[in-house]
This record gives sequence, structure tokens and C-alpha cells, in this order.
Amino acid sequence: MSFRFKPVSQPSNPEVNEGGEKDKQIKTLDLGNGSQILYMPRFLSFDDSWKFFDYLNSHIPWTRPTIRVFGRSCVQPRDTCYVASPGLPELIYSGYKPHAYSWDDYPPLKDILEAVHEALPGSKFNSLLLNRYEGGNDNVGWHADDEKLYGPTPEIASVSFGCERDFLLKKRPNKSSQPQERRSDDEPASKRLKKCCHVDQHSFTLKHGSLLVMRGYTQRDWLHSVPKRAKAEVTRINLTFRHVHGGVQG
Ligand SMILES: O=C(O)CCC(=O)C(=O)O
Ligand SMILES: [Fe+2]
Repeated sequence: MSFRFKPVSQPSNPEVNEGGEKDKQIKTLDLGNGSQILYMPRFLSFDDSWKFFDYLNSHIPWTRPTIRVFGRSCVQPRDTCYVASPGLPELIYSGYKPHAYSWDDYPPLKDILEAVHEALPGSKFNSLLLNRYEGGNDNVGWHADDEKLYGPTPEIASVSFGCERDFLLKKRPNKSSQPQERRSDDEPASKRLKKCCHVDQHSFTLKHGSLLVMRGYTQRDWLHSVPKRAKAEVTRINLTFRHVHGGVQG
């Protein structure tokens, strides 16, 4: 099964899509000290995104594993699945080693991967973590995807389908980042203040069909989460594409 894409500039739901230039809008957020976020609210068209949602919701072998958090076992508060190219080192997070399914098992994932590669020239993702949030209680707590197998400055591309949910970022408390930007003593005090006091919390509402990219030192210096939301009654599916180092192809 493979889906054909309609370009995002020709949506068939004019009510949701405001049309024209807005479709290709990319917001960039410089978090400072070499960390950046890109956000493309209408990465995939409304209709294609629902097709992907329906396919993933019914075909992916979702599981809700038991993981370890702060030394205690608990059921992960969302469904999950892992897809990876052959020959990669195994992923282990929170004491859990997910089975790696093949891209060939779920061909529409290859279509989404291709669209992500097109949007992010030079990217070469070889693994994918899928999450399904079945309601507002499902969530992912504060964490960073800083596993060694992703290297020191991983690029992580996150595609969302279905229910809109908030994605929060906050600066890591014990930061190991580089010293703040160099300041010039010639500048007035007001300007200096502006330069060195970066905002240390950010929030995005991740829309159906959107793409958010974390880059640079975001995993080293920031944490992210999708908190519980009482009002989120319907399902959301999120795909995070990652590059694992150390495989057959490096
Ligand atoms: O669902 C999301 O938007 C984020 C998921 C996430 O952070 C992860 O899988 O590591
Ligand atoms: Fe994450």
C-alpha cells in the first residue's frame, strides 16, 4: 500500500486551510547556544494526513510497554512502536528495548519519510519512534532524546496527526551548555539584558499534518514534553524520525 501525495498548496478542505503562501509557512525558533526549532504547520495536506492517521491507527502493532522511571516500573502512558533500518544498534530507553519493525512492513511510512527528507535537505533518517495518545490522559513527560546512539547534535523530525496537543520545551536545569553569548561592554545595560536573558520555556500546538524539527544542541540543553490535557478527547499519532549512528551505513 502506498499513498500518492497532493501538494500542500492544493488542499481539498478550504475551511481548514487558509491557502496560498501560508501553506508553506516555516517558523524558526532560535533557542540560543546552537539549538533551534523549525515548525511547519501544514507540512502535509489535511486529507493526506487523515489517510495516514487511519492507516497508522489500524495497521501499526501498537503496544503499551512497562518502562522504568526514576527506578519504578510503570506502564508507559501512551502506545508505541519502533521501526528501524536493518543493522542498526538496538534502541533502549527507560529500560525498555522495543522490537525494531521494518519499513517494508508499513509502506506509507516510507512515503512520509520521503516527504520529510525532501523538506529537510541533507537529512538521512533511519529509525522512527511512533506514539499514539488515545486521549488527554496519555502523555509524554519531560525528557530529552539524548541517547548516545543519536550522537551529540541529533536532528529529530516530528510529524503529528489527529488531535492537536501542546508540545512544551523548557531549558534543562543543570545545563552543560557553552557559556552565554559574548557581550560587549560598550553596549547599554538594557540591550545587554535583552541579549543574555533567553526565554527558557516555549510552547507549540502541534497541528494535524504538521512537522516540528529539533536541531543542534536541543537534546543536550532542553527538555520537551506533551502534557496531559483534560480537553483532548480524541486520538493523536506522532512520528519522530531519527538518525541512529553506528549502523552498517554509519
Ligand atoms: O508526541 C510528541 O510530539 C513527542 C514525542 C517524543 O518526544 C518522543 O517520542 O520522544
Ligand atoms: Fe522526545
